[in-house]
Amino acid sequence: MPRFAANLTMMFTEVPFLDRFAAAAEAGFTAVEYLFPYDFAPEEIAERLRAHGLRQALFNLPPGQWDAGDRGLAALPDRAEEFRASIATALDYAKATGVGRIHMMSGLARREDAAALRSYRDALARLCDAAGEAGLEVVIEPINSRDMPGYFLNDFDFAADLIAGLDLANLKLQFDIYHRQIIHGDVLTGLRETMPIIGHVQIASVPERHEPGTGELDDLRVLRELDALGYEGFVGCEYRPAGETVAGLGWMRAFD
Ligand SMILES: O=C(O)C(=O)[C@@H](O)CO
Ligand SMILES: [Mg+2]
Repeated sequence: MPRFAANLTMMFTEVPFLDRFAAAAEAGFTAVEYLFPYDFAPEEIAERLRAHGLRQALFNLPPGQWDAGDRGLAALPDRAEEFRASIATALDYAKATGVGRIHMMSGLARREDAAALRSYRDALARLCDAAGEAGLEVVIEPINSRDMPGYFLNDFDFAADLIAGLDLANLKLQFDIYHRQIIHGDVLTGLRETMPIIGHVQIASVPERHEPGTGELDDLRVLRELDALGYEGFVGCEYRPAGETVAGLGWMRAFD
């Protein structure tokens, strides 16, 4: 049975962020993820996790100025200093929350830009080194260009090649089933081929990004295949509920 983590950026938005931990636990989740914890002190987040018996599955490094359009810093050579500072920030939150893996966003850049590629590879090597010392995995996630136009890491084959080429022991793939279906389709084959390098999985329906089982894919079949392949990590429920969050959790009963 998949180990589901509620994505608190997208789910339980009926209540303020810090109250979403309680809401997720009450709904039966034992783990959570979200995009960014940085509006709150590490201790505040840790306290919510402790109080509600939740595990932290994942969060992202600081992405730069999100509201100004930044979507990560790694592939931006002129933001290297900021990127280096973001590692220390993320590691502080990792220590406080006990998370086992952090997601590094690439930023907006062209893959054909040699300086961007060099910056991205250097950033990964630097981050994996620091994260490795802290006992953490680093994951990278291809994101579809419809949701995030101009995003550097926009292809699963490109990501798999980078991971193979860099050969860093704690570098893994974040396989978001929603993005995979939009970018390439062929989801089951993608899972089978990349299972040895997958560090985290996320799911949402395609194309609406709502509850699993409400879109064009047989998401329950995909989740059963993950089990059959021996995946033991978390599956982040990174979807926007079509209505009220708890009312939309019926799809999970297939895994009771
Ligand atoms: O958008 C997604 O998919 C994510 O997993 C985010 O963490 C990155 O934007
Ligand atoms: Mg995702």
